[in-house]
Amino acid sequence: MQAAQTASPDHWINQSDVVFTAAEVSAAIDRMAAQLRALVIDQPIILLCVMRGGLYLAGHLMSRLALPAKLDYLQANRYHGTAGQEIVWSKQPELNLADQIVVVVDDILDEGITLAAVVQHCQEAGARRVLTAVLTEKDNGLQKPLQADVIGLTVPNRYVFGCGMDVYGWWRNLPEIRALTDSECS
Ligand SMILES: O=P(O)(O)OC[C@H]1O[C@H](OP(=O)(O)OP(=O)(O)O)[C@H](O)[C@@H]1O
Ligand SMILES: Nc1nc2[nH]cnc2c(=O)[nH]1
Repeated sequence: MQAAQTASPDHWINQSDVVFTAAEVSAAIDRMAAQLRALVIDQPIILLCVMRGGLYLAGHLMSRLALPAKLDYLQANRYHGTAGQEIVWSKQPELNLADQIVVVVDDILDEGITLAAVVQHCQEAGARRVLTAVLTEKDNGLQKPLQADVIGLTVPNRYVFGCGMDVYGWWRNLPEIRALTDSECS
């Protein structure tokens, strides 16, 4: 295998296959918007995007929500050092979340560590209600610290990219979801 960091963007396309087409992703986002509207019923929300992966879903969801909404974002990443579950915050939300309905938007629920930390942050900031919406959940058989309220698509237990999710920084902009072949994941 080519060194991952220096591989060309096309390498990742050649070493992957489509798990959901652009049309399937778009239909899933339509369903997510309808589910969120039913959960919130015309109340104002703060849409809280978990950067960077949540950007694609947040952008596509926003136009479909037809709710009074403010937008904010945060960045909280898994620290893959010794601790394993530590989250490093590089950007906290700016809006006051106290007494608000917050809808946290992210691209993928894998082990659930990131989303659980973000939800806890919103609760500690005094949010009245915290809802979570993820474009994908990974079918990895793990016991997760939380379930998302709204899930777009279930992806296989492989490394996936596209629709906000990257592979070595590339292809967050892809309108379909692809998964790396097993030989590229080792
Ligand atoms: O469920 P978990 O196992 O916690 O993993 C899911 C998180 O991992 C990815 O973020 P990453 O830290 O790679 O940053 P990114 O959004 O910039 O891609 C993804 O966007 C989720 O936030
Ligand atoms: N891009 C990407 N990010 C992840 N974060 C946790 N799991 C994944 C994955 O499969 N793909």
